Amino acid sequence: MKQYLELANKIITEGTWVDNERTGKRCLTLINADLTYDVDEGKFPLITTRKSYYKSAIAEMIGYIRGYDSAAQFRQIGTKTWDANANQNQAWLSSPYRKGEDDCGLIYGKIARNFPKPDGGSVDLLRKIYNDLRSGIDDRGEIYTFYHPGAFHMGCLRPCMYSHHFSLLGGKLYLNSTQRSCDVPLGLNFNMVQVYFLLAIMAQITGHKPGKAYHKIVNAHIYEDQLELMQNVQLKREPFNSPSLKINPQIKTLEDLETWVSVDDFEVENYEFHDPISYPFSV
Ligand SMILES: Nc1nc(=O)c2c([nH]1)NC[C@@H]1CN(c3ccc(C(=O)N[C@@H](CCC(=O)O)C(=O)O)cc3)CN21
Ligand SMILES: O=c1ccn([C@H]2C[C@H](O)[C@@H](COP(=O)(O)O)O2)c(=O)[nH]1
Repeated sequence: MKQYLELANKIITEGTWVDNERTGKRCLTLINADLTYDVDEGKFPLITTRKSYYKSAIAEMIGYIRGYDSAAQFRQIGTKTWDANANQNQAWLSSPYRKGEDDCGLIYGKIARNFPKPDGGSVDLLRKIYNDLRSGIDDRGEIYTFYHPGAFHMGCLRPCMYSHHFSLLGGKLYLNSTQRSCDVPLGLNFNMVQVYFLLAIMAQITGHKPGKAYHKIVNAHIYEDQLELMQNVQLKREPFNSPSLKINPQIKTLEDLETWVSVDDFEVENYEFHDPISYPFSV
């Protein structure tokens, strides 16, 4: 939590204004940030200086695990976060690859669960990692990547948090997640939850204790229309202690995650937070 506030503060004090062509807005931008989450200590990195909708963030990650490609599927499991990118992004609306209302195209898990091989066929990256980790194998390449530049024109948005690299060491499971572009007021609020969740749930279904999760961000930014709220509202508030995330212990396999699991299998305990803040969203 403190790390989040320090990053937001650093962007404001040291950031550089950059014009962004895709959104038509300016962003106060900083290159390089490293956040660490103590999954081993159960410290859930949920923002407390405003109300955070962690279930929506978890739903998004469940959709990436399942390989969803439609905003309707994401809505059905509890998040509206893909509505705007699927249905309001001009470049995507005029793409011949868009299959109609709510289609997101080749995004995130849709590509990674069926990653095309240059010599034909495809690989299910998550299944391979899951099978390895369950057998105690870390081949130094347990990487769930969504990054396929050859498919960018077939999806509504390039992946932002695009790589999750798992490692086994001393009986514990670790995660290094990498993000190329980060909307600190809106997206990061979700991404911190997602990195923690992904390590905690993968540890649970592969039978390992979780260690730390390391989150690398390259381009961290605040959009011009979010700056006032961040600077004069959110950063003026005192954070509360981190809550904890309770995960249904009945979730035991990848198949469970792919089939019956819902956001109701996840609850936070001891979550104290300040009033919600509605940050503007840029499509
Ligand atoms: N400009 C931009 N920022 C993002 O963070 C972002 C994108 N685009 N496009 C793809 C996804 C979609 N994400 C989103 C989209 C919306 C919210 C959002 O509106 N959050 C609100 C309310 C959430 C709710 O009620 O469930 C919030 O206050 O956090 C957050 C992340 C993250 N990503
Ligand atoms: O998980 C996510 C997804 C998206 N974002 C933000 C980062 C940027 O503000 C936009 C994506 O725009 P690009 O032009 O493709 O970089 O969405 C995020 O923070 N987290």
